[in-house]
Amino acid sequence: MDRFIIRGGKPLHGEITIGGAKNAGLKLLVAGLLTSERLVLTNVPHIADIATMRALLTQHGLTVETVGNDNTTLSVGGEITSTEAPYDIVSKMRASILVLGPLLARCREARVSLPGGCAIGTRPVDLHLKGLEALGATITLENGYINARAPNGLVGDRIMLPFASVGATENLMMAATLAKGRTEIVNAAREPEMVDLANCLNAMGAKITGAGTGHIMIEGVEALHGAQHRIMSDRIECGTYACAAAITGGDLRLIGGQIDHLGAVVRAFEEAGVEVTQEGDAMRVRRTGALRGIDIMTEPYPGFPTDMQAQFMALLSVAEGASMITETIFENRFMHVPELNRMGARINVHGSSAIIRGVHSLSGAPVMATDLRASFSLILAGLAAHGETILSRVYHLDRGYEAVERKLAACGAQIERVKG
Ligand SMILES: CC(=O)N[C@H]1[C@@H](OP(=O)(O)OP(=O)(O)OC[C@H]2O[C@@H](n3ccc(=O)[nH]c3=O)[C@H](O)[C@@H]2O)O[C@H](CO)[C@@H](O)[C@@H]1O
Ligand SMILES: C=C(OP(=O)(O)O)C(=O)O
Repeated sequence: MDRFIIRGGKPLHGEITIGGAKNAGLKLLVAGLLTSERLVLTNVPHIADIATMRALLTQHGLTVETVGNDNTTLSVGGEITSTEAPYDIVSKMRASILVLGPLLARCREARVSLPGGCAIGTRPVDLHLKGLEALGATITLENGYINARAPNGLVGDRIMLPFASVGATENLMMAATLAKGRTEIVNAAREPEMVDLANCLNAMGAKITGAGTGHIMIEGVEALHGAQHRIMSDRIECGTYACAAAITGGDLRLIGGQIDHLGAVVRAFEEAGVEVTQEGDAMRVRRTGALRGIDIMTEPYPGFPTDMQAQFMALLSVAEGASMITETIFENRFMHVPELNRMGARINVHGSSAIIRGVHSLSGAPVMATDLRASFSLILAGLAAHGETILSRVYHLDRGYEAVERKLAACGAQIERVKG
C-alpha cells in the first residue's frame, strides 16, 4: 500500500490546475447507458473512481475508449449486454447505484447490488428506490441485490423528495429522460453537478428544465442520441487546494477554479481571514494574516459542503480561538479527528458537532487515512506541521484526487509517494 511522506512548514506558491469533477464525471459516464450512440466526455479526471466506473460500464457491455493523446477524453458507446451491476464493483464505489435508473429506463429491468454503508455513514438508497417505484418500477430486494422491473416502461410522475439527495435526484433525472410523459422532482438537489448532468442529457436530446433549482421538470422522450460534453471543474478539489494555500500561509492560483460554485466555502474562507478572488479562469487564494476560528454547519448546496468539512477541520485546528463544525449530512464523518489530534490538534466531538480549540502549531506524526476527504485533511495538517508526517492508506485519496504529490510539489511542498 502506498504512503505519503510530507515534511511540513513551507508556504505554497504557484499554480495548480483543477481537474474535471469526480462527482459530475461519474454520473456523466453513466449517462452513456441511456443511448446506443457515442457519448464523448472531455476533461475526464484520472482517478480510481473513474476507472471503477469504466469497469462497471464495460461489464454492462459498453465500450469505453480513450480518445487522443492527453488521456482526458473518453468515448462511451455500444449495446447493453448485461443489466446486472455485481457486488464486487458496487462495493468498491457507491456511485455505482447510479446505473439503476438508466438501466431500468433503457432495458426495463436491472439487478444492482445494494451498495451498503461506507466509512462515513450507513447511506441508505431508499429515496432512489421509492422514486423509481413512483415512476412505475416494481422493486424487490433479494440476496443483497435490488431487482427492478418496469416491463411496460417507466411513466412520469411527481416525486417529492423528503431530503434533497444528490444521488436520488440524479438517478431519477436520468431515468425520467426516457419515461412516458412528464416527471417533476420536488426538493431536488441543487448542486452544480446537477446542472452539468442536465446540460449533458439535454445535449443528448433530453428535455430537462430547472436543474440547479429545487424543482426539476423532465419531459420524457423516445430515445437519446450521442453528444460531446466537457465535465465541469471539480469544486471540491479546488476548495481543497485553497485550504492548502490557507493553512500554509501561501498564495495559489487554482486554474479552472470557479468562485461561483464555492459560495459558502468562499464566505467561510473570508471569515477565517483568507482572501479568495476570481482572476480570469483562475481562483486565487492567499493568506497573509492570522487564521481566525469560525463556526460551520454542513448543508445541501448552496450550504457548506460536507465534502469540504474535513479539510476545514485541519485548517481551523491552527486558527486563533475556537471553532465549531456541525456535520448534518453524514452521521460518521469525523474519523479524521483522532488522527488530527495525534498531530497536536485539540478537537472534541460532541454528537454531530466538533469543537476545535486552535493551537499554535501541529507536529508531524504517522497517521492513517480513513476516507477520501479525511485523507486530504491529514495532508493539509502535514503541510502545516513541524517535522515529518507519514500518511498511510493513500488508496482512499486516489479515489478522488489526481496527481496530488505532483501538484503540491510543484508549488513548493515537500511530499513524496512511497510505493509499497
Ligand atoms: C458520487 C457523489 O456524487 N457523491 C456525493 C453525493 O453522495 P450521495 O449521492 O450518496 O449523497 P446524498 O445527497 O444522496 O446523501 C445525503 C444524505 O442523505 C441520505 N440518503 C440518501 C439517499 C437515500 O436514498 N436515503 C438517504 O437517507 C444519506 O444517507 C446521507 O445521509 O452527495 C454527497 C452530499 O453532498 C457528497 O458528500 C458525495 O461526495
Ligand atoms: C463522499 C464522497 O464520495 P462518494 O459519495 O463517492 O463516497 C466524496 O466525494 O467526498
